[in-house]
Amino acid sequence: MPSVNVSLYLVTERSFLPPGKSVQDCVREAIAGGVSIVQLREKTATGREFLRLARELRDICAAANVPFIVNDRIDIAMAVDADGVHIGQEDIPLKDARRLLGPNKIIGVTVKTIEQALAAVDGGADYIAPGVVFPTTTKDNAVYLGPSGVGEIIAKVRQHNATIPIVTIGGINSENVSAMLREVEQASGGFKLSGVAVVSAIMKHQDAQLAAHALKSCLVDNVVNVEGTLALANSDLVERVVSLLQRVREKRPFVHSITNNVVFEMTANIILHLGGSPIMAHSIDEVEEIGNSIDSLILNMGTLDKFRIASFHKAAQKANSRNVPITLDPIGCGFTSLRRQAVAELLSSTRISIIKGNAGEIGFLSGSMETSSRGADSVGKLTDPATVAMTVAKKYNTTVCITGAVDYVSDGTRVVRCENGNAFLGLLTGTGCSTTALIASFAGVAEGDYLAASVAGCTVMGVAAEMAAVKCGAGGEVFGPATFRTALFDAVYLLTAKDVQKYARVFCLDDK
Ligand SMILES: Nc1ncnc2c1ncn2[C@@H]1O[C@H](COP(=O)(O)OP(=O)(O)OP(=O)(O)O)[C@@H](O)[C@H]1O
Ligand SMILES: Cc1ncsc1CCO
Repeated sequence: MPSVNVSLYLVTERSFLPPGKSVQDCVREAIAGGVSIVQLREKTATGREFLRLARELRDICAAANVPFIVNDRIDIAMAVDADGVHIGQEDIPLKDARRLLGPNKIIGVTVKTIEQALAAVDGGADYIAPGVVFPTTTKDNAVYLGPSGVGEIIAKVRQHNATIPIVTIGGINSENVSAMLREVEQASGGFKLSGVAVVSAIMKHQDAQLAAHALKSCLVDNVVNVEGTLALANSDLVERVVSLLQRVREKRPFVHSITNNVVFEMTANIILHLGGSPIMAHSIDEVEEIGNSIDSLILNMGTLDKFRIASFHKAAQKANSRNVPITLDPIGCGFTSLRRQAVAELLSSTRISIIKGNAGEIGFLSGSMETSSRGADSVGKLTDPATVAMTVAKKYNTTVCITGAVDYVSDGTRVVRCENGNAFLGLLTGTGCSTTALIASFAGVAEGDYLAASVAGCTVMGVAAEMAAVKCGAGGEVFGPATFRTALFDAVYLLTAKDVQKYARVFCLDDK
């Protein structure tokens, strides 16, 4: 079982929700705000209600690549194929839970004493939760440990096991979290918690995304992600995105798209709204001439035919001769023989700066059998997208971006994980092509730093989507994918450096 990221752990409690708000919406927003793991806790629901809710939350979490845990009910966890369960000292014992769930599911255990903590570690728990740290309304009669009690447990556990994630719970909110984390670290002799679990601090908020984000920003430097990386956005990368955004708006890069018929208008507008200057043209009779003055070229294989392929080659030759960056969107490149042949020829005869595809497309280029394409859509899941991105980047000597609920960018040496986004993006055709258009606009001003350009494209799309999604729900103006699209394009236009600094979640995976 890979180490689980418990840095910001949401435990649900429906009674805290503001009137009219669903737990599903709250969880979606909380994930957009940076929650890294979600636990469904239901004390009053019938078995059937519990099951239905578990199934819905599992899907929401799976779409965002966030582990979904069920409190106490192993039967429900098994029925919905949750990522794991969380058990307390009065629930089914760890040994039995493990026997039922097998080795590949996450089991977390609440512990109140050092003895219970060590027993859980020895018994094979995937994380432990010493608590409660402060008095809380969700657990009326719980004895609270205080930061010093939690720190003592951490100290003993770390002598015994260096890596098991340790997360604490109980009355934590954005006001007390920073001081609590420091006190725990002091009391443990210098060991940091791996994360904090919260209930009301997110559930009771009208804007769960902002509540989660506020908590997450308090974790920076105070929480260790046991995978070895700090649980914080890489600030150098965020600043690079900010400076690329400013440069696009100052320099207005001229971006030539040879793209598909579905996204013509969308592509031109997203480039314009970001601050670039678009030209949409695919006739073989003019692409070379257009190439004299462009700053960036997009080759998008969406609606492919022999004429477009010929134009790709002519435009690419010109771009290569002027060192103009080319961004390739190899839509459905494994789907038909026309596409397979076209992508192979392009990659062997031209220098492509960036390849941006979904898991099906980049999986095909890597030779993976885990994914495939159904037309423009991706089917299946890559178990290790970071390594696939790196492999394809090395293979074609380029920068690769794999989009999905989480995006991965690699230049063959480094891998960056871009976490921003919203599930609405998956419901709107052409958002991948729009991300490509953003990336290409940034590439036009990036002076060769195509890793940063790709991270900027993914991050701008993701942050804009999160800002647009805030307008969903009661009193909002986003009702579905169509109104979301309008809000998304406005959000790209309105996006400020401050928004990027506040919301960007980009992580350099140094150990890759
Ligand atoms: N479930 C999701 N949650 C958050 N963001 C998402 C989700 N699905 C996609 N995205 C984002 O949406 C954008 C498009 O990614 P996607 O992988 O859907 O591209 P695509 O399949 O090439 O799209 P298309 O072919 O429709 O243009 C990316 O910026 C990605 O980060
Ligand atoms: C749906 C579709 N088919 C070819 S291109 C395209 C748009 C998204 O890539």
